[in-house]
Amino acid sequence: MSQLSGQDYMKPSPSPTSCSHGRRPDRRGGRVAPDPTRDIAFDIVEGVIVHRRMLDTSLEHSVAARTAEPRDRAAAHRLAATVLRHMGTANEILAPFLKREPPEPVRVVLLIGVAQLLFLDTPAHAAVATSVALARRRGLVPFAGLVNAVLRRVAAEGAQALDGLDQPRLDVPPWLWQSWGRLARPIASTLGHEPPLDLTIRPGDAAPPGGEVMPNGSVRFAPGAVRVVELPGFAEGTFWVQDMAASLPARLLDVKAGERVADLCAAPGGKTAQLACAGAEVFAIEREGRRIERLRANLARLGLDGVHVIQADAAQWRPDAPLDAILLDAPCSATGTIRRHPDAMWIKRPRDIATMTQGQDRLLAAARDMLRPGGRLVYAVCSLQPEEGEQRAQAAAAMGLVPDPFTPEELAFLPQARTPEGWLRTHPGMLGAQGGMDGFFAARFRRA
Ligand SMILES: C[S@@+](CC[C@H](N)C(=O)[O-])C[C@H]1O[C@@H](n2cnc3c(N)ncnc32)[C@H](O)[C@@H]1O
Repeated sequence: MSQLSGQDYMKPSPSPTSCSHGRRPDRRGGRVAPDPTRDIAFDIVEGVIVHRRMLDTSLEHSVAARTAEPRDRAAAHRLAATVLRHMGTANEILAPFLKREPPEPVRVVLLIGVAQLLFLDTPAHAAVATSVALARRRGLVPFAGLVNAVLRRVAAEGAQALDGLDQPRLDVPPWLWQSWGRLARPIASTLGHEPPLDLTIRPGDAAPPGGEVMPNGSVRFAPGAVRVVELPGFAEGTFWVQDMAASLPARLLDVKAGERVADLCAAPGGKTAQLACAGAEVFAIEREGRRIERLRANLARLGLDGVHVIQADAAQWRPDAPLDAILLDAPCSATGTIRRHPDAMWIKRPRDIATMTQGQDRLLAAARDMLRPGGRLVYAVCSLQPEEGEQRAQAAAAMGLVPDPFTPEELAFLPQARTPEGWLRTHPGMLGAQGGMDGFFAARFRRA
């Protein structure tokens, strides 16, 4: 991996670092105790930043995760997500202690150490010792001393160094920050925290106790406060998990009982469920086989057996008669959900956005052709990127779809989300004191 020794990477310390509880690394290079949480976290973070794989895919690739207890997998997921949420800041903290760029796996170990020292409640001695052990298990024995020395310095000096850093700015890749314009700081200021859990309650059913009712009717629980499957009503299908912002596009389609409606990109089915609960005859179109399974299972739990679930490419599929209304929740960069999926920030590139917009335009044109004259379309994306939101609404109008702006009355519960054009734009800083919400864009049209 390198002809240099670990010491060649470390800047000399101005004074010997004292860390009274820091254990000396095991210099024998012998067996170290298993630690599935950190092994899996290493696989995830390496998968994201080295191989540019999404967090969930990296977790699937992790050999250590295959035999791990669910508790260890969950802890690893949380540790890896913490690294990814604070990665810019953690790299800035490490910079003064490193003379040269360490090999990527060593940086991953250091980042996991910094996350535990500065952003989780791990005692310093445990964060340092487990990181040194992780380096050894990963075949990085020559770097164990470097990991020990650097993390001991972070333990001693890191918290103070944090005070001087613009963390929101550091923790967002510059191209994304720029793309968000004046919303960049309000958005980025929320990204250091886990988001809350929102439930949509099936009409007529009681909400599980203990949640906060949000202005749109979603019921919110603090991060980590409850386990969804243990909440009363889960098995009976009285609610489903759906961020409050994600519940708005289907609501704004305003379907009536008996209308024929398509949900063109349906899985896992939160919006399909809303349309079906409103009494519409729903055609749920989904291209991916595995996601169809999930969609079916979710609808079955909610007792919504009347939905027509169809595996097809929505750009090709056509109904046998024109539709009254369509929800197009188009595939997108998903930058609106980076509170839940911080990996996306480090995987997406500007060119991915251009690829997505081409697919969005194909789906918009297909949706237009499926509607009866006067039929309604809500186009939505869980994206913060104007190319996928505002600019696609302009593209839809250029395709002959007639804008049908959301009225102030329809958005009276969240007036700040209504744009001057009458579109919906939410972002994680909105209702920030109550836990914020995902970033969504939605616009409504009619077929002429
Ligand atoms: C943003 S997610 C939809 C979320 C869903 N509407 C909900 O609320 O639960 C996009 C979905 O569209 C599916 N998809 C992507 N391209 C598609 C296409 N051309 N036709 C049908 N489904 C597609 C993806 O597999 C994915 O499940």
